[in-house]
Amino acid sequence: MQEGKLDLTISRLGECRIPSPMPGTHFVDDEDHVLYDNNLRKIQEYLKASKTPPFFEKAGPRAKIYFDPAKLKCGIVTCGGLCPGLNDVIRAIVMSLFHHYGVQNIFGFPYGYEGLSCRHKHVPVELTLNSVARIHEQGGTILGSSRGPQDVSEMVDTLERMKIGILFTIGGDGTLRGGQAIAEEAGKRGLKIAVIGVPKTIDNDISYVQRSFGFETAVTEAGAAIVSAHTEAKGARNGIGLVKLMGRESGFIAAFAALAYNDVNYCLIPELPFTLKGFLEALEKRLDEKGHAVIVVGEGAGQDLMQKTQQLDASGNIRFGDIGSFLRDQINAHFKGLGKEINLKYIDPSYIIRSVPANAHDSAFCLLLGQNAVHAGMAGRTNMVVGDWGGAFTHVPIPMAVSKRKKIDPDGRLWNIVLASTGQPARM
Ligand SMILES: Nc1ncnc2c1ncn2[C@@H]1O[C@H](COP(=O)(O)OP(=O)(O)O)[C@@H](O)[C@H]1O
Ligand SMILES: O=P(O)(O)OC[C@H]1O[C@](O)(COP(=O)(O)O)[C@@H](O)[C@@H]1O
Repeated sequence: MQEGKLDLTISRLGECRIPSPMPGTHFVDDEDHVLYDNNLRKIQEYLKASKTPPFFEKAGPRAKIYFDPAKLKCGIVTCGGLCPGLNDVIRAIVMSLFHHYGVQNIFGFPYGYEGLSCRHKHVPVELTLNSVARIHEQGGTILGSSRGPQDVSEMVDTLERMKIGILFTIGGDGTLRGGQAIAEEAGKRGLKIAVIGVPKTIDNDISYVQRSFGFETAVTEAGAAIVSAHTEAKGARNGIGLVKLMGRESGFIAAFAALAYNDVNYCLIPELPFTLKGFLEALEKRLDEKGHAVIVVGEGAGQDLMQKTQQLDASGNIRFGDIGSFLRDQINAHFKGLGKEINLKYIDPSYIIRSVPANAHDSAFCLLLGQNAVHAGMAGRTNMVVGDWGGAFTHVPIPMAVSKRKKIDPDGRLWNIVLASTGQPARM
């Protein structure tokens, strides 16, 4: 996307046709846009230079649709790590395709992109109003998920063979990259296949998407571990509660959990390196003053302090060293060396925070994400993910969403609020 130019870079599959409008549907005007850089000074700079500030296209139903609902076949796939709300999104897509557009042929591909590859011999499942009616009550995904690369050409062969018109890919940055590869291969073959992403990740690390579904539920679930760590820390002389939370390269879960559950004194995130010496000194000081401490550490934090594992998971993501048990051992050894008795309790809620069903707010969010994904696909958009930006749902081109990982800015407002509310020193 070129800055300063109203260029949505969302390829349209072809000419739209006018559908019979559905009762009660509010159509979005194609000229309705959402600014993606809403910094007032920057906007003024654009306007002074007689340039248009960069926009996202607003999501929502269009007055013209591209696909004929009577002939359309759709596919849904869920990939990567589990995340609260996956079933809500599947349900929302099926319900919206049927109720808003009358689409009846909807298939779920089992176990992520494996389900699209002929070599795994997974059989696509037909998704009906009945089969999805109550799935939002369960965590996980009824379709199953997987990591690991699949041959893009083989995946497109399957879509072509099954005559799928819209593929909904529910996943994180890896899934979006896969979706982009599928959209590009389909485009090269001249196939009319739309690929629409729905942003799933508890890490909340997708660029140009303010909030991914499942993140809020994961933060809420992390609360039980923090409350328990605090209780344990307060219940012992020189008590320390140490909680490790998921968050591979972005510390949003740790930071928001620290803000939501006010008992955290140290929040360690991947974005902000710290020294063991600085951290242990700060901890020592806190124990002297208060007699207890609660530490939350994001799984990707402090990796430079440990030996690199060199291991990758099936999708090529680095397997991190276990910062939780590393810190536990270092803290115990440090205070033992000082001859000071401490009482450290280490809690790793691990998969518990992501395998639960979505909370009410995430559930409602999933419903709207799913519906907007359907509207985008029906209108013929492709190679895009539904975003959430400035209080509006948007269309974000996948290349833009995966251009960089969204991280906490250590000099930004969020991190400064975390520092202020935990009392943690800015640098350790
Ligand atoms: N460039 C790519 N082309 C094709 N498939 C990809 C690409 N990048 C990732 N994938 C696939 O997307 C799936 C999900 O990716 P992963 O990183 O595990 O999860 P997430 O989508 O949650 O980030 C995996 O099967 C992975 O192999
Ligand atoms: O054990 P797994 O399935 O590889 O998952 C671990 C990772 O999954 C996450 O929950 C996020 O996964 P995604 O990137 O797939 O959304 C990370 O926080 C964590 O590092």
